[in-house]
Amino acid sequence: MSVLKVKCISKTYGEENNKVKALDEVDLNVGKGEFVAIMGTSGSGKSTLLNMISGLDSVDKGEVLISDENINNYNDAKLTQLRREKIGFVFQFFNLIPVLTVLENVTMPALLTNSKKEEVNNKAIELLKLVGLGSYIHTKPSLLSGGQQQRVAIARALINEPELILADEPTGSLDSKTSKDMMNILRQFCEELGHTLIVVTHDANVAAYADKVVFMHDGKICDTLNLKHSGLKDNEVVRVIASKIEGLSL
Ligand SMILES: Nc1ncnc2c1ncn2[C@@H]1O[C@H](COP(=O)(O)OP(=O)(O)OP(=O)(O)O)[C@@H](O)[C@H]1O
Repeated sequence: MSVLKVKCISKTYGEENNKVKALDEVDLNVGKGEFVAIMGTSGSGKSTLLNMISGLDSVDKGEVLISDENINNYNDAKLTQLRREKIGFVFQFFNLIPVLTVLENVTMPALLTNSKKEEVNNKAIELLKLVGLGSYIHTKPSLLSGGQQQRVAIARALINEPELILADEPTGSLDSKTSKDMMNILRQFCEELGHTLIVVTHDANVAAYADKVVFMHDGKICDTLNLKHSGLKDNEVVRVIASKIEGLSL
């Protein structure tokens, strides 16, 4: 079953002489439990694609379907509901609310849609235990390391059991060891709990955790690398991805 279908979407910004074609007839299918990494040169359209998928911006042409529902014609209220209930977001700089505790940060998106505070609290505690932060629930984010803060953000992204998790450079502000921990957690959520994940990254080591890597250039998907059952060893995967990116930058 497809969680996400992007059908021939295009997006142009600017007017007259200043037009930029950010997306040019992009197609993408992501199945349930699949982990897709999006890579590409700077300005190739990766963030624009994520914005179209989450309905933060509208397409000029084409369709975005989430669980077979076309979101193109959603009004603002329906788009807010879509982002709240069906999509979990993980950002480069965590975007946690500093005055709230770890537990309050994680429960917040759920309390906007579910008034059963005890039920939500229990679920958040369970998720925080899963990401290894069971003993930090009453701590404020500023007292945590970057990696710990990103774990909180992952738990927050999962609290509403979204159909799709979108992560824009989730390891961009973490060191390489913490990045590995983070990607192992996300990979585990995909494999064991069937979550569907799309990660935008510049890092071949991060993309290597995905089932499929799509490469963007000039607003188009110009290449796709299927890593599932590829038979490549871990170090070879990183090398192949890095050489494809190098090829795009030439
Ligand atoms: N709101 C906007 N207004 C005008 N131009 C935009 C807007 N958003 C994106 N663009 C342009 O569209 C193109 C694609 O941008 P986008 O941010 O999607 O690229 P990216 O691949 O995410 O880049 P990076 O890796 O540097 O973040 C760029 O040329 C960018 O300048």
